Amino acid sequence: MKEAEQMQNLEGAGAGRSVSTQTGSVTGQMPRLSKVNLFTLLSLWMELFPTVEKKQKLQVKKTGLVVVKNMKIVGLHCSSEDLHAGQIALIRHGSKMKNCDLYFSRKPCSACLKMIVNAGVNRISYWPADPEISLLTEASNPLSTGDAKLDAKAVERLKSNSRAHVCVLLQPLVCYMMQFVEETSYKCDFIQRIAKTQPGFNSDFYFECKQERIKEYEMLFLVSNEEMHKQILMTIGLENLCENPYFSNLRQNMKDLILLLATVASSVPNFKHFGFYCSNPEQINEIHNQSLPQEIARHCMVQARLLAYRTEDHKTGVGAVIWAEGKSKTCDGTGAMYFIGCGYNAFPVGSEYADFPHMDDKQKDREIRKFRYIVHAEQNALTFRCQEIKPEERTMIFVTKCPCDECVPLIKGAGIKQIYAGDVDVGKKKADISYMRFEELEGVSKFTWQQNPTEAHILGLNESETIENGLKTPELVDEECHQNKKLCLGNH
Ligand SMILES: O=c1ccn([C@H]2C[C@H](O)[C@@H](COP(=O)(O)OP(=O)(O)OP(=O)(O)O)O2)c(=O)[nH]1
Repeated sequence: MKEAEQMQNLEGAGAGRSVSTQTGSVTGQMPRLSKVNLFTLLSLWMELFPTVEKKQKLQVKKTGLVVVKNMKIVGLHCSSEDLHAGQIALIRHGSKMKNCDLYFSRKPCSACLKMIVNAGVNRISYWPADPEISLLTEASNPLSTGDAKLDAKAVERLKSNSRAHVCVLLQPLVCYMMQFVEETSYKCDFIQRIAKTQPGFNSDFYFECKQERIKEYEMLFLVSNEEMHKQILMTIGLENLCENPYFSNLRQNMKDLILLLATVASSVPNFKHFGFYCSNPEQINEIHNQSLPQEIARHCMVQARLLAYRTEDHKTGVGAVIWAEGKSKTCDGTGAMYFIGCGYNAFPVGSEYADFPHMDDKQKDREIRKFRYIVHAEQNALTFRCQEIKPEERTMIFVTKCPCDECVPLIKGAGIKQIYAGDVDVGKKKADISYMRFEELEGVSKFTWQQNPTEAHILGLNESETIENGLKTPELVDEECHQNKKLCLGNH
């Protein structure tokens, strides 16, 4: 089969939902990220997982991997110093990988592929740039031994003799998707919290940060020289994609996804003293030691933000991801952390678009409001988790908005120890949904996006202007953020 044909549309296979919710343009709803693109983006993002390990060997590129079973994510991995992503997946999932779909941020090497194929996986999709055993590094090394090319050949041989479908799955973004992601990323709670609490903050910071990310990710995930890219595609068996219009389409799809990733990544930025901190000053010292490094917390929150673009709620997209930290370091590039589950807010599995009401609480008739039907992001993450939550381990949930009163007891009851979240809705009581219990919640550590309270203290913020978590004039901030947080298309 031609590789160009392999960039098929898989949405129908996985979404279990009517088409109208996919496109946005048909019904005027917000656009939605396809599952294939979500998995691909998460694999790229896993390649960027902040690791404390020493650099990888030059020729072997760090690789991100998403393991999917029945269209549900069951593993998020990245290479470690000693092991490739595919090897790690094999160690962690073993024969449970049978019939799984794997999404790699680079074409895996033969050492990984032979084991994965042997485990009976269903499909292996990879990002079509420089493979795991770098051809780019080899091309620029005059002393090269030709091993990368040899490996690429072996991979092709394994591919053609295997039952698994080894292919490139990239889909063009649906209409308005990029605009929507740009708008909602800038207006998301995290950026708006900074904008409203930092007198000197202007949008330039956000856009500069985004430009930097785009450059950085293009360097990493795109082969800048088109001829070189074509050569790589030829070597890895994608010669059918080297002709136009396939080649230019492929590069455009890749650029769009990189731009989307950079945009979402910039929405949880490394800005001054902002991060996920404990709101209760009495607990700061006690809890501080147990909190995650900020860059890891930000990384997981970006995963949750990506998931939110799969929402089925017309207005408010929410994403949640659960990670645990084991007692000792695992073989994964994520250190002791391992993936438990993830989700986004959506109507019950298997329902069709018109089965349930979609209205919000502005609708007078309470019977046709969405709230009694939509399953929350945290609820889906808990329901479809692939690992048990162990009471002796530190399990944490990352949610793009404050967990509501329905979800708070579920999170606590499930044995989750830490919540990383936005707090824009905290203390709000709406007609059908309330956010009162989060503040009162005890026995679970809460880390919300704010300026480091210790730094705020050192910087000498006026006491009368601060609340306990170090934020200024909360009423104004909350109201404006509330206005901005909606995932609606606005004037598109
Ligand atoms: O912990 C939570 C809380 C809410 N949601 C989802 C459920 C629902 O799909 C949406 C509700 O969001 P919100 O409270 O913002 O209500 P809204 O009616 O969408 O917006 P508004 O703030 O204008 O009332 O968010 C979650 O997934 N997890």
